[in-house]
Amino acid sequence: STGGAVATPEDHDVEYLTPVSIGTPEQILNLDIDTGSSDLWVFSSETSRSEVKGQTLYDPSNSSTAQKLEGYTWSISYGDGSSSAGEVYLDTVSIGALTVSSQAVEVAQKVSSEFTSDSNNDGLLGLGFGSLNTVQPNAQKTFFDNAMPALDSPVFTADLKAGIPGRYNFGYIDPNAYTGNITYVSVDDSQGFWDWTSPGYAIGSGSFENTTIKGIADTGTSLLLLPSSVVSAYYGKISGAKYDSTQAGYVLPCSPTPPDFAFGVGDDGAAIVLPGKYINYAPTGSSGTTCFGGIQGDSGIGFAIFGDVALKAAFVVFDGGSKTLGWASK
Ligand SMILES: COc1ccc(CN)cc1O
Repeated sequence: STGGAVATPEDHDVEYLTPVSIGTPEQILNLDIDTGSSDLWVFSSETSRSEVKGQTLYDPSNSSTAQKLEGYTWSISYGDGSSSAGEVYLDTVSIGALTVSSQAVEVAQKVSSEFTSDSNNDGLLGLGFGSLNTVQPNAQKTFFDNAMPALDSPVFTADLKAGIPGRYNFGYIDPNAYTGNITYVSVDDSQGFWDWTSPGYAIGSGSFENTTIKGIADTGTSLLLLPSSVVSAYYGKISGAKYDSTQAGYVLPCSPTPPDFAFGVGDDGAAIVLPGKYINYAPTGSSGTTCFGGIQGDSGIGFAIFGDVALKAAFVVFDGGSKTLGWASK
């Protein structure tokens, strides 16, 4: 089997939302597919009313295939401090033509303000490794883990794009979605993430800097978070760029377009190039002269995060069979 669906960007590509069908008859929710976590949770009929602002709600009582896991609960918090918690049902979940008949659907009873204010986001669908799932007393499998045995190939691919819809596909690699070769690298799943190591970077037309950058491929994080040495080297090339403590990040003049940023993949010289305009993440004020940087530091996290700013420059294969990541330009 195979499947897939569109991934539509929200403002500034802060996140990408994908229609997911849940229950019988189907209830379609727009979920944030997140390779950095492993819970499938949704806004629901059980979500505290004061914490719902426009989201579509999954109502298990309207699904003939919903089964409550009595006594099961979940509670999750994300790197940005947001959180949610609730109870657990099993139900049928589909992404395009791919269906999992008994998927754990975690219904939110509480969500933090970040989720309440994100009115188009109806929940998250985690595609990290199973060890990160928060369901108690027994952890539940991700949609990918449940689907994998039936997939033509044990993979899913992320083809996110700047400002326009891209796609998540399951079970196959679309040869028309990328250019050149796919370079595969090893993954360390010991922390539950798609954790890999880039050999270094280049700024604009500059020479390649060999420096080990270990980090995770995370569709659920907006920016590219890198070691401070790399970040200061990049912004050091841009007149007017500076660390702004009130914005808690580097800001830069939106014009002229900043230099491209490339990160290495594998030991044969392959690289993914971010066009400089991707680093103009969003204007910081109404004048539009200053932009918040799409590359920021990873201090305090313990690893780099290749979030949407990086991923949207690539076609990425998440290979659950070999536990490798494949990177290609497009
Ligand atoms: C809407 O806000 C969020 C979306 C996705 C994640 C997971 N990385 C955390 C959030 O706070």
